[in-house]
Parts: sequence; C-alpha cells; structure tokens
Amino acid sequence: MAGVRLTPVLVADPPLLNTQGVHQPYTPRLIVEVETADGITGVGETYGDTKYLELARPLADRLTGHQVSDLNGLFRLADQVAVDRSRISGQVDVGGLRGVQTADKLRLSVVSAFEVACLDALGKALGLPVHALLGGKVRDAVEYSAYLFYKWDGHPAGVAAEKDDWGAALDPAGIVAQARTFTERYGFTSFKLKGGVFPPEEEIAAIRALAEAFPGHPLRLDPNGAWSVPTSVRVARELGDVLEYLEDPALGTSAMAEVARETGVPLATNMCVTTFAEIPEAFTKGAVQVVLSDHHYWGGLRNTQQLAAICRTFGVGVSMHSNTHLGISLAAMTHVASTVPDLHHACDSHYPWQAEDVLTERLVFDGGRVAVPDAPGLGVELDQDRLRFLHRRWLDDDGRLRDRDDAAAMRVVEPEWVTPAVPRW
Ligand SMILES: O=C([O-])C(=O)C[C@H](O)[C@@H](O)C(=O)[O-]
Ligand SMILES: [Mg+2]
Repeated sequence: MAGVRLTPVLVADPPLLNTQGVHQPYTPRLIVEVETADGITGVGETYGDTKYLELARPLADRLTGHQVSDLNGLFRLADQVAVDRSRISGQVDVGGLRGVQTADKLRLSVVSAFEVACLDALGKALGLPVHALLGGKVRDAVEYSAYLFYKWDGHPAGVAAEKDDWGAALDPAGIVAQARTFTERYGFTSFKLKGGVFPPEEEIAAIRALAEAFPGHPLRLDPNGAWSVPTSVRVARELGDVLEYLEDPALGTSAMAEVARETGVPLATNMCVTTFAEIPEAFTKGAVQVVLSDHHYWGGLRNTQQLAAICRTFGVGVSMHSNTHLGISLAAMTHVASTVPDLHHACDSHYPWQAEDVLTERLVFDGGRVAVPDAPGLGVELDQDRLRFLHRRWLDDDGRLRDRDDAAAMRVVEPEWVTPAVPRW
C-alpha cells in the first residue's frame, strides 16, 4: 500500500426510537481508502466514534508497504494495535445494542473496514468482483427486510437536523403506514420492527396490525433485550403464529436459553452472540436459532463466512444485523451475503433511512433485493465532493455528535432520561 486515507464523516439520521433513546440527528462513520502503489484505490466503511478512530489511525500507519492481498497479515498488524483499557472495562457496545465490548471486538470493528477496502482494491487490480475473491456468489441478488422504527416526525425543535419525509410512526397505524412506504419505495416483503420502545402490549398490537395488513409476510420484533423472561415468553406465545423470529427479547445467553425452552418461536440475536467466544455456550444451551452476523464487528467478510460455516455446522440459521451505514457497507454486505449458501432470512439494513451517501450512485433495492455487483471490486464509486461535505460537518461539530449517544439525544426532550435498566418490562 502506498497510502491510507481515513475520513470521519457525520451522516444525517432520522429520529428513530429504540429502547435506549433516540438516534441523534447525525451519526459518525469512518470511510477508509487504501491506495496501492499502482494508484488503485479501495474503499471500506465502519463506525466512526472516537474509540474506533483512535485504533484506525495507528493501524493505518502500519500499512505502508503492505500488500492489499495479504489479508491475514493485515489482521496480524491489527492485533498489535493497543486498546485503551478504559474503552472496554465493564462496557458494552453502544450501551448493549451490539453486545459485549472487548479489545478484540474493537479491533475487529476497525480492521473490517480495512479488509473491505483491500478486497475492493484487489478486485479492481484483478478485474474481479469482491464476491469472486470470496469464492463466488451463489445468488444474483440479496434480499433485505424493511427495518421499521417507531419514530418522531422530526428531531426536536431547535436542534440542527435534516428533515426526512417518512413522517411520525408512534402507534400500530403509523407502523403499518411506514411499512407500506417501505414496500412502495423498495419492494420489501418482510418486516422487522424495532421494539423495546413502548410497553409490550403496544408492540404486540403493532405486529398484529402488520400481520393483518401483510398476511403471510415474515415479521420480526426486536426489543433489544428490554423484556424479562416471563414477558418474552408471553409475547412469543401471543405472536407465535405470525413471527418469523423474535430477536433478543431478553438480555444474555442464559435468559435467551430460558425463553427458547418455553417457546417454539425461533430466537435471533445480535446481542448475546457477537463474538466467536460466545458461540459455544449459546449454541450448546440452544439459546439462539438465528445469528445476525455483522461484518463490521465480526471482523470483515471472511470472518462472516466463517461464522456462517459454524452456524451451518450447528444447524443455527444466519442472517444480517445492521446499524446506520452507507452504501459502501451495503455493497460489502451484499457481496458476502451472496456467497453464504444457507441464507434463509432477509438481511437487515438501515440504508433506506440514510438519505445521504458518499457514493456517486446509490445502491438500489428492487423487489426488496440488491443485485450483487459484478463490476471489479465492490462495484461502487466514491463521490469525493460528498465525502468532503460530510467530513466538513464532522470537523465543524463541537464533539457532541462524534460519539453516538441515543440517551443524550432523548434528554433533549426528556431531561431526566437515562438509559433504562433492563428488563424494562
Ligand atoms: O439490535 C439491533 O438490531 C440493532 O442494534 C440495530 C440498530 O442498532 C438499531 O437498534 C438502532 O440503530 O437503533
Ligand atoms: Mg437486534
């Protein structure tokens, strides 16, 4: 590699509610560009919060002269980057939304963007799409689900924000209307509701309303561990006839295993299995039936394939989790998902919520699917003007938005708000 460019950006995000609070009006992402000695550039994307930036910089410094094809060497170099203990002691990832926080997971969340950028550059150099570098696609398009959120019409008055055109969704009718917009705009046929926001009865009513409006369509509910075991079991019983799966109803492997013993509804997770180390206990206890992979924190596209192979071995399903992300990551997700043989659930993606991107052309959902790019590399092109614009926003921020904090955003409206203790219900 002749050089690595790191560009933190702030991207507009609508006021999406979750059990911790609400999304801030702008969210940080990091764009990684690696440049080969031949002048080929590869791009990757990951979380842009401070704790990731402080690992990305020393990793970038170690990469001069490194071959983009030497991915194993890249991971060895990442292992050498020191993690500040204060970033991990007693912490969970984004207040628990993404499970445990370990030094390895932090490193993996950073090196994943470099791995994607190297694969992009290597693919361009060889004239091959990334999926070919991963062994080849087994499908031509990857299916995504509509990611429904309770949301406010806009961010609080007086807060600098971009306006979105989705309107408010705070009750079953609002959620059904949002789902209809998703189907009209993108053709999605399966739906996930981010729950843990209102008491379970209201969220059960929203799922029932969806089932009535979209009979037979796969539905999921994800309260991010906000419920007790008895509440989880009750919701599973009440919605068992319409749910494709229930996602992280209760927090932790033991609680999930208890729920799983009491219900036939499959349980999915992106909270209790987010590292390889957590797999043995969760799988032997039967705590989860679907693991939602995420190439960002699992450590890239090849690790995602390894995770899928382990899941296959244990008869556990696999699909994909998503946080706020841009088109580079959607392309990376699509490439790797196209190579996973047993992908039986539509993947999550926040992309429809992101009106802003750093690409010259946005990726398109057609019938809820993204066509797997066959152009060399990821098949996307960075728009340098957009990148500069979003980076300028990051530079101009006084630091308040550079680290995601959904509870802080909620305090603007409810000054006493603190991240709720779980189980909340
Ligand atoms: O559990 C999940 O699916 C997520 O954590 C996805 C996102 O983080 C979502 O909850 C969010 O951004 O509010
Ligand atoms: Mg989840």
